[in-house]
Order: sequence, then C-alpha cells, then structure tokens
Amino acid sequence: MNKNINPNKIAVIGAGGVGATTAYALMVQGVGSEIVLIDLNKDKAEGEAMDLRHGASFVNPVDIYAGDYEDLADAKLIIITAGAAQKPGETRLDLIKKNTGIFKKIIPSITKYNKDGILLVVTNPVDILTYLTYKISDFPANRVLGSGTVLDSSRFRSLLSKNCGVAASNVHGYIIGEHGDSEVPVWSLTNIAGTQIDNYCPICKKDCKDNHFKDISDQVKNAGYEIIDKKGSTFYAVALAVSRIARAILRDENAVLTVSSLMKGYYGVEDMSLSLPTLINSNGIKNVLELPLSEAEEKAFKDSAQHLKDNITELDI
Ligand SMILES: NC(=O)C1=CN([C@@H]2O[C@H](COP(=O)(O)OP(=O)(O)OC[C@H]3O[C@@H](n4cnc5c(N)ncnc54)[C@H](O)[C@@H]3O)[C@@H](O)[C@H]2O)C=CC1
Ligand SMILES: CC(=O)C(=O)O
Repeated sequence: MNKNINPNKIAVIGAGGVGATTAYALMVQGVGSEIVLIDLNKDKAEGEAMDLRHGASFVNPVDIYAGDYEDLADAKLIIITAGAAQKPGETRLDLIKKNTGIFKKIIPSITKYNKDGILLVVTNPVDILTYLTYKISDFPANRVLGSGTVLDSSRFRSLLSKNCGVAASNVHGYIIGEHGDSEVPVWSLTNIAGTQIDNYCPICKKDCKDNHFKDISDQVKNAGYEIIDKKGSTFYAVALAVSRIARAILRDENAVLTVSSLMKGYYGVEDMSLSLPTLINSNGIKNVLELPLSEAEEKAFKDSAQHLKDNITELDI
C-alpha cells in the first residue's frame, strides 16, 4: 500500500441526490472514517457536509467535510457521482454526451492529485463512463470499477424475496451485462437456500401465475424508469449498493458483487466495461468470475455487450 494513502478515507465527487445519500449510507454504516465531498456547486457540498456532520453523535466517529480536488490526494476510494441524471422518459444512454464531457474534466483533476486510489464510477451511463475512466485515468484495470448491476442484483433479490416470502439475504441471484435496458438476469444460477429457483417452486408450493419470473426481471429492468417517473430520481438503493462496494474494498472482503469492470475476453467480450460477478477486495477487482451460464444467458450477455459497444464506437474513446 502506498504510504500516502489513508486506507479509511473516501472522496465523493458530486454531492447531489446520489452523492449526498451515499455519504449518508457510508456514515450510518460506519464505512470510512474520513469522507470528503466535492462538487462544482461548493455551497451544495458544504451544506450537505454540515447536515451530515450534525448527526455525528449518533454514529461511529467520522470526519465529513466539503473540499476540493487537493483533498482527495490521500483517499483510498474515490466515488464519482457527478453529472447529469435522467429526466422522465430519458434512457441512461441519453446521458452519454453530457456526462462524457464532464468526466473528461473530472478524471484529470483526480489523477493530478491521486494515482494510487481506487476509482468507483456511479454516474450514468455507468458502464461506458467506467470504460472512459479506465482509458483516460491510466489507472490499472483492477483499480477502476463501476457500480454496474450491483443495484439491479439487489432489486432482483428484493423482488424475489417479496414474491417467495424469503429474506432477501437468503435469495441469491445476479443481473449481469449493462446497467440498463439490455441487462441479463441469470436465472440458471438463482437460488434460495442453495436450491436452484425452478426446483424451489415445488418446495414453496405458492400458487404463482405463469411468467412470474419474467415479470420480476422486467420489473428490475424498469425500476429506475418507474421511480424516476414517480419521484424524479433514484438515490436510496444505489447509495446502499455503493456503500456495500466501499465496505468490500475498505475491509478487504473478497466479496462477490456484480460491479462493472474491464472485460478481458470473458465469454468472448473484451475492451469495454460490463458487469459480471466479481471478487472485490482492497486492491479493487481481484477476479472476475466466469460462472457457467446457460446458452441463452451467454448469448444475451454478448448481445448486451454489442449494444454498448455500438455506443462506445460513436464516442471515439
Ligand atoms: N449507477 C447507478 O446505479 C445510478 C446512477 N445514477 C446516476 O448518478 C448521477 C447523479 O445523479 P443525481 O445525484 O441524482 O444527480 P444530481 O443532479 O442530484 O447531482 C449531480 C451533482 O453533480 C454535480 N456536478 C455536475 N458537474 C460536476 C462537475 N464537473 N464536477 C463536480 N460536480 C459536478 C452537480 O452540481 C450536482 O450536485 C446521474 O448520472 C444518475 O443517472 C443514479 C442512480 C443510480
Ligand atoms: C437511475 C438508475 O440508473 C437506476 O435507478 O437504476
């Protein structure tokens, strides 16, 4: 570990809905002992930091403050949530041009001060911006990741939990591919109490309607749109997803999470960032797991990759 890095320090760039709620989740869950908030709008960062700090007596000791890029020089983890968010009716990919422009300014500002931390991208479209961050930061691939489908996998488990009447912590399943419209539910590996989901149904004996699994994966895919239509933006669940990833890094957990990272020929996909189940520890990406997918799932994953690749080509990264 680089001597200048504080292993318990986190920088959050972008103190909007996602950034401020992420800082709150980190604080409440005791992840990190120093958190710096950086935003183009300095008053917003300062106001959020003050509001969070005033809860200090209820949580583990943590120093939260608003700062500038110099302040992330010793951060172990730099979480990027800055940029435009979807408006009702917009897709994540509609944000490409605007947020690519923002990232081309933010990433050099980070690497000017910090070359040894881990970069965690949350801004959408998260897979494309994770790849862009890898390309322009010059960081090794293991230290550039995106929140990817960690949120979608949690939505999947929570909907299955409700449907099957089993605690979400006992429902295991992954959404892979794009964090977006082409994402892929991995039903073949989804299990409850170690039992593949199709085999769990006769044990459960609940009278589910036909196609209930398809309904669940469609709900996961459309959740972001539905919430944005109803309340304007999403931030609670993604903040918990980001806090979970941060914990895996700061506590060197070797946790399996579906983060987005550089594809190195997995299922034939390379030179772009996408989500697959991945071991995460204090080095960032330890290992991407090429689990046995069904033929249809592997094809859907490759189609998801192609869908994003077309958008990356247009960007000329
Ligand atoms: N990956 C995921 O699962 C999710 C990603 N998101 C994405 O997160 C991003 C942020 O969403 P919200 O927080 O809701 O938006 P927001 O509009 O509430 O906050 C964005 C913040 O970024 C700041 N900002 C803009 N340009 C900046 C720059 N150059 N440097 C520093 N700060 C800058 C703004 O001042 C603002 O405070 C969006 O792209 C959204 O789509 C949102 C939910 C889930
Ligand atoms: C906005 C977004 O990416 C989500 O809630 O899934």
